[in-house]
Amino acid sequence: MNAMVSDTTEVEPEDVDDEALTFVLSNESQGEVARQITTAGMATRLPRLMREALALAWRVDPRLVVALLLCQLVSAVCGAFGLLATNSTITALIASGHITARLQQALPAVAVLAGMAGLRALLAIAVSGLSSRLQPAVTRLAQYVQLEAATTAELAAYDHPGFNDRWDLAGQGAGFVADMLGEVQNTISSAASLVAAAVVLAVINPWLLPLTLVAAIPQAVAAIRSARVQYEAMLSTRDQRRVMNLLRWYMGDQWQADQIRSDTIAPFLLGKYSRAADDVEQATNRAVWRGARISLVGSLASGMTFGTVWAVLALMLSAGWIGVASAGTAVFALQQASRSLQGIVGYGAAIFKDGLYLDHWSDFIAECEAMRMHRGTVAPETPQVIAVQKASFTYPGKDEEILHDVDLTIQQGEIVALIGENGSGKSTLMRLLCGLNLPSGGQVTWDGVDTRDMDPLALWRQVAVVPQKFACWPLTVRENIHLGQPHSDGDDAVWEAARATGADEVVGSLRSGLGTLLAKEFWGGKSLSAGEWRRIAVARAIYRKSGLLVLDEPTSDLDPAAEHRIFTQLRTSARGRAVILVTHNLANASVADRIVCMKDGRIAEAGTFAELAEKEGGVFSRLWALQNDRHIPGPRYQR
Ligand SMILES: Nc1ncnc2c1ncn2[C@@H]1O[C@H](COP(=O)(O)OP(=O)(O)OP(=O)(O)O)[C@@H](O)[C@H]1O
Repeated sequence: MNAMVSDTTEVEPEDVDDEALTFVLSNESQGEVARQITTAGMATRLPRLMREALALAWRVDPRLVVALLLCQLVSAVCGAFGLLATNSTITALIASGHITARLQQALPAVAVLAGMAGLRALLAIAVSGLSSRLQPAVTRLAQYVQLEAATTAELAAYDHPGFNDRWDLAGQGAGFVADMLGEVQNTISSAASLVAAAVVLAVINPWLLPLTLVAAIPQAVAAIRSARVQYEAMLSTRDQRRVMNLLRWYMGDQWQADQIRSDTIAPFLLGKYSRAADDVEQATNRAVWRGARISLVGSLASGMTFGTVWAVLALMLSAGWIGVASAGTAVFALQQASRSLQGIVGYGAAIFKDGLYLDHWSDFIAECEAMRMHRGTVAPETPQVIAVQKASFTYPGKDEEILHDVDLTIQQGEIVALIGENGSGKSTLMRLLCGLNLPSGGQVTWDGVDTRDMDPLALWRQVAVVPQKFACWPLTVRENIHLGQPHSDGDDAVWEAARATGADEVVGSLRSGLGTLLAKEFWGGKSLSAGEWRRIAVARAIYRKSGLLVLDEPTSDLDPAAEHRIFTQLRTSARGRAVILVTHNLANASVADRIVCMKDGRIAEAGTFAELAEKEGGVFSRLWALQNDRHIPGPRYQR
């Protein structure tokens, strides 16, 4: 056996006490929400949730909401008239006299009964049609509001712990809005129907109404307890379900697909997935059994309480407190009241459950709202001087300051290279220069104006950035370069930018030239290699008529020819703008007029390439020496 190869016998991964994935959701404790699932808690939360769902629907189309509510109201009134007509029908039918005469007498009431039933059926169709129009529109609005809230928040919002998780949950919440609206509408319909039955019961005998309400209590309590059990199970398995989602995403994504195979990591990941799924399954099963037991007890108790109401009704009839016709009508009214109460409790519990998701949505919107960009209104021109003065920066939710007292000035037409070890703060400083983040202390100014006082969109129109991880939009090549902001000279400027980076060679080989869709193959597009994408991304920055061009490792995926082309073009690109080049390839920094070296969030030194390379004990000279510590090897392989 080769002595250099260590023992590779596979063992089971140890169950060490490492950190586990945890998901930071909102500030509000989810346990606190679960505790609110009590009858009193529901009584206060339910109206608020219903108001929120209706408010969203109102924003979509107030006329539709009014029409829906009117339909429910008219339907309830029809129900009440129907019940009263039942009373008249029974009275006519049990009166003394010949059956034909009695039938004739009952005819008008029967006609009212049939008319009301027909009208209610028509109204139900209208309600269903109106809801079908309203529900998708409400989902669309909720999703739009979420997208708008996220894109108009400060970039720093994304650095808040758990932001992405809350984004996901808010998306799920937006998906539940339509369901909730349906449930709200059914609750209102049940409530209207209950009111109609209650009015009739109160007319027959005032005691019947409170009795019916009391009879519904066991069922209501059981429904609330069951909702609580389900929600607690959902909470207790929340992290496991998120782990499952995450693993599903990682295992299905093309980016990792090759490594899943070459690293033979699939069994390990599948094991993690199965363990999380087992936990979820066990907790869900326990909740299902507990829920079933609660429902069974609730149904038994409810059977007994409603049985008591029927017994009271029979007693009233035998004691002569109510007539036969009224007793018959009361039977119908009681059935309607009981169905309506069941509806209110059932739909109310569903609103409560879906409302927990809607809360994720509204919390997220509120969080973004609190982080909305409230800056000034100054629209900058192409800057002559960009200055960083005593700037410091701390990421939200973190204690550690990342940048400390940074001072830096960049002139128009100047190329400044930012270099430094990993984590020294180069990308963070770059984001402050662009106004993507605002400094926690000190200031960044463009021609003397603080970036805090500028209109952010106007500022970013003056900025072109190629970040390390740039976006590969599923758009055509042309759109990927002009980003939906084409210049008036059409494709000429697009081609010019493409030529500056070698993207023109990529476009030349594509089936529809600039019009080729750059999306993954399974979306019907053309997949590009990493380096080909990089050429497009740099071309898009050169295309922008910006006063500040920022290139963060712009050539990391490029072959030497493409890299050479970009760097020889950079001086031309720098005309009339300031250029920041963030790079670890120190040879490329030679293109810069000035090199700024960062260390531990501070500017350690600055100067020309020659000055820094020769500086004894300097950061740059040390890194430069390390980067050049390679020799072209002679033959090494010996038999
Ligand atoms: N979104 C973030 N939230 C919290 N901390 C962050 C975030 N982004 C970066 N950091 C931290 O800030 C420090 C500086 O990161 P930055 O990306 O600016 O370094 P860099 O010099 O560009 O590194 P590299 O050369 O590796 O790209 C790092 O310690 C990093 O952990």
